[in-house]
Amino acid sequence: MTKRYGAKTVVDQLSFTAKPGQVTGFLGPNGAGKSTTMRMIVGLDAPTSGDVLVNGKPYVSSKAPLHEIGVLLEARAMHPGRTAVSHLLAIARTNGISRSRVDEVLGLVGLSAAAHKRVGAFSLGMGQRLGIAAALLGDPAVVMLDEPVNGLDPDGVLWVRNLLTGLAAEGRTVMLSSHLMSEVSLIADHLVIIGQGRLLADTTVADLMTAEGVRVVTAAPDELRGLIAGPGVTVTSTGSAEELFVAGTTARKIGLAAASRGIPLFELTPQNASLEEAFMELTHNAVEYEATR
Ligand SMILES: Nc1ncnc2c1ncn2[C@@H]1O[C@H](COP(=O)(O)OP(=O)(O)OP(=O)(O)O)[C@@H](O)[C@H]1O
Repeated sequence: MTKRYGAKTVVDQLSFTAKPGQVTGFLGPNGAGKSTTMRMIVGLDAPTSGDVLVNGKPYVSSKAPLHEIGVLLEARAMHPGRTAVSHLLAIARTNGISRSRVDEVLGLVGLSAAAHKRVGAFSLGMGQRLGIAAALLGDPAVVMLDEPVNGLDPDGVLWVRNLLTGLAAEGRTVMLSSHLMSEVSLIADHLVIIGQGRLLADTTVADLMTAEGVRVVTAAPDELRGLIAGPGVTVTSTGSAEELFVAGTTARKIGLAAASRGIPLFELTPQNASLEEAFMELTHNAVEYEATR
């Protein structure tokens, strides 16, 4: 899909699939176009070009939309004077959902005791839980949440994680957005990373964390270099006499090669980029608002 507002392209030929049975983390810096994409998924915004399908159909053609996809877009979009129960009942009635299901989802999100409290008095975390309860009302096959862990404490993040991985394990398609890699990597398997509306990576947490290289300190750098060099393996001297930086192979293979010739190794250290670093590396050209130092 592409979405333009006037001259500005907010979503730029973005294409990806969130699959059943897994949690897809939708990541990007502030202003990357995540909310716009999510709004287009449920037909609240129309793409300038391209289209989006939910369970194989355009969402707006759905006859029972809350059963197709449950969404949390604006966590605080609730009437502050209503109780949690009346908020959920109002939504349930639009889709013929029973009162008993309202009680059920309140239990699912841990809000049974606060069911008759006014929403205006809810904490941030309670508001998020109520928003998630609304998303689950129709027992949907797809659950899509915009920044569900925003402002939650570590307990809340853990709760969202268990809930979402549980929903995915039941075979549902789960998608959540965040601008924080650290949060999403705890919850999602599949990562879709965007910057300035463009797809930067469609990957997994494991792949994003693959080793960048191995730092080796050895008594015989030249001999070791000759031994491990080969197609796809690059060996660089770091400037320190005994140190090499090796990319394209594993610490295990380097260790075995050195042992086979009796070459002493003093250090053998895989250097992983942290997820946060990998994310910043991917998105640093795509940050919309940058403070000048
Ligand atoms: N109705 C609109 N009219 C004009 N520009 C808009 C409109 N809605 C969003 N934008 C712009 O589109 C860009 C993407 O916004 P969007 O809210 O989708 O980003 P986001 O990735 O969800 O960001 P955040 O993490 O800050 O919520 C921003 O530059 C925003 O100003």
